[in-house]
Amino acid sequence: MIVIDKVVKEYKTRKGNVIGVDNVSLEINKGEIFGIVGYSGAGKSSLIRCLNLLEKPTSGEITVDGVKLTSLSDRELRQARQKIGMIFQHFYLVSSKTVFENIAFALKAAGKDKAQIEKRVSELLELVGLSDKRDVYPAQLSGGQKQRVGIARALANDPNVLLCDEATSALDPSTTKSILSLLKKINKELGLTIVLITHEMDVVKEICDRIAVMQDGKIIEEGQVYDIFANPKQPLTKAFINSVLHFELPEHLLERRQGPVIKITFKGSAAEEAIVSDVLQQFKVKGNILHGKIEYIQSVPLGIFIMELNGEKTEIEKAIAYIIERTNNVEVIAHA
Ligand SMILES: Nc1ncnc2c1ncn2[C@@H]1O[C@H](COP(=O)(O)OP(=O)(O)OP(=O)(O)O)[C@@H](O)[C@H]1O
Repeated sequence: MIVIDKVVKEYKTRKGNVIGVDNVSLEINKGEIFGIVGYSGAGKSSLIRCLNLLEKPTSGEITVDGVKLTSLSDRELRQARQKIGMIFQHFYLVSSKTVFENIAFALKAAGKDKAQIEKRVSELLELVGLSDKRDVYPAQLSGGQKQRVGIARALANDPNVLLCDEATSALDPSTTKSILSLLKKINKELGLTIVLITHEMDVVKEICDRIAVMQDGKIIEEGQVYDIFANPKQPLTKAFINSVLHFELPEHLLERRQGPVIKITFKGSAAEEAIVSDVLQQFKVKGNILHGKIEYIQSVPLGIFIMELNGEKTEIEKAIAYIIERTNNVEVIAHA
């Protein structure tokens, strides 16, 4: 659906060249919600803006729905862009125009007549739940309602792809949730491919199928959201996951331990099995639970337990081997 092939985006500044995107290759499948995560300055905006050529890549190719955007003329690109909608953190609505006119603008630009515009705008307002706000001005809307207008405008010309540039970063948590469920609904009902960039792991946890983590212009890790949460590999990814799962233990708690401290991750149905109590029954070890909870990543359970094991060294080794066999996911976070 979207193929990003060795894309580099370099900015020329008075102080020299700055790399925004550093040789990124990525494939995004049709109908998926794909998240690009990273801290400020990682290159997320540069990359997402390359996808519809708002930023022209310095080198590399972008192909959307079989069309190589990087090879199109300006006129062809304008045409192709109608099939790639985009929404923004700060909405960018025209304040002197009503909700209707803001959405109609995208249709007028695509050459639709009055009757077509009237019909389409009504459908879109219905879809985003704003039929009663048709004739009001943006200043009279809440942030969430403004973003709904942004979404309606982005969908006006039936795009196949929706790009979301920090679309919920200016919204409070409950409004964020309602916008994310609207995005999920349009992804399901319209089969739209959604690419979003965010620095919020909560957003990713809520709606993304797959994610890529960016740092210094590069993709450092990529995979299914569940797998990334269950088994993050890079330190930055681990930090992102910890920021939402809150699994940091105070240092002093680890210092006072006598036995090894292990972190067990239970995936899917394993989260609901009594593995910890089985271990304590079968081996001569004592378990001191320091932390534990079950998170649900899009309804699939992910259990994380941190515990200290005390007992004979060989019994502890056998107990750990047993947990590895049952869960395949144990990390010793502090040695005895
Ligand atoms: N127009 C520009 N001119 C010069 N440098 C730029 C420009 N846009 C981005 N950069 C630089 O490219 C790098 C990546 O920036 P980018 O905005 O893509 O990151 P980001 O992850 O989206 O961060 P943020 O969320 O803060 O926007 C940064 O070093 C930034 O300073």
